[in-house]
Amino acid sequence: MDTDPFAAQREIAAALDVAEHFDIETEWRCRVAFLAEELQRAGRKSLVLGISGGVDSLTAGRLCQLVVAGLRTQGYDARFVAMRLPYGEQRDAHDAEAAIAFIEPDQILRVDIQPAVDATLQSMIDAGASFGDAHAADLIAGNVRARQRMIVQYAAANALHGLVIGTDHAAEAVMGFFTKHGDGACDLAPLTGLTKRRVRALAEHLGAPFNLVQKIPTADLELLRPLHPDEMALGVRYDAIDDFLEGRPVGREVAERIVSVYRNTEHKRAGPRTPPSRRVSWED
Ligand SMILES: Nc1ncnc2c1ncn2[C@@H]1O[C@H](COP(=O)(O)OP(=O)(O)OC[C@H]2O[C@@H]([n+]3cccc(C(=O)O)c3)[C@H](O)[C@@H]2O)[C@@H](O)[C@H]1O
Ligand SMILES: Nc1ncnc2c1ncn2[C@@H]1O[C@H](COP(=O)(O)OP(=O)(O)OP(=O)(O)O)[C@@H](O)[C@H]1O
Ligand SMILES: [Mg+2]
Repeated sequence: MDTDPFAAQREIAAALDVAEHFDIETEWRCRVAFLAEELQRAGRKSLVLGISGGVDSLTAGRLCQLVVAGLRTQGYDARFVAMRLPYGEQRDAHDAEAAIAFIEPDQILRVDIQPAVDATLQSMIDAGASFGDAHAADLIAGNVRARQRMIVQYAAANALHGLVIGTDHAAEAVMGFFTKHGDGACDLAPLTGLTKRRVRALAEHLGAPFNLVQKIPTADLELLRPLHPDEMALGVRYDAIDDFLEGRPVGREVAERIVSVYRNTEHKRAGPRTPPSRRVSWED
């Protein structure tokens, strides 16, 4: 328990790689260079990412397309594969289509995750598993949806000699607001260290449509609360999270909530915990 939540502000911002100063030109160039270098270093040929209609995948997706187009002009064969991964009918499908139109990906793969998710949950129910009340069951099913998207993206990366892109950034990371091994799983995370307003600034800089840049963020994983805004689920506004991470003044209550959630979700940002080391010297 942190007695002074403000004392942790700098430590957390540094741990999540949030830059003190933000220069948009430097930022997007550095992230494009990162993706290009990593793809070549891995010797892989494609970048794979689910496009939801939200600003995070809009931004990361456009960066990916710019990267592969640039690599091709240098003679490196690479392409970007945008995946549409609705669970049945997606309510804001028009935004996802508008995002795809803006990104202009080399390839679009559409996969309905509903049959696989429903079959998984039904098999568990048939096996005698129970998921609690309707709300608890809906949250668990939501994580299965996020993980099914991960499965499909990794299968595509296997098939297309690719790497899976993640859209996690500092404002989600600090709150542990992602599904462990679901949307949290990826090979490259180009938005790392960005606050939500900086992601939006990047999208705007890339020329994305205003309505998509300003779209209300939603994980949209719960069937009982379709398009439920992240800020309602988090209980904190992104502006406040961003202020905290950028070292600006925030209220004590907000700082206490962020620090406490950050501490409690440490396991989501780390690898699996392992037994204490029993390493012996191999030289004896
Ligand atoms: N102390 C600990 N040390 C090591 N592991 C620990 C642990 N506590 C739980 N765990 C493990 O972690 C699991 C809980 O983590 P997890 O399965 O992720 O589940 P959880 O964190 O409960 O739920 C995911 C949250 O992220 C939100 N989300 C998900 C996906 C996308 C977005 C978005 O912004 O788009 C948001 C979603 O709405 C929900 O609020 C536990 O079931 C357990 O397996
Ligand atoms: N319906 C979907 N189709 C394809 N990919 C999806 C879908 N829903 C979620 N994803 C993937 O999961 C990631 C995490 O979702 P998240 O909601 O955090 O990001 P976003 O939708 O891109 O932006 P925002 O957080 O502003 O809603 C997305 O960036 C995207 O890659
Ligand atoms: Mg979203």
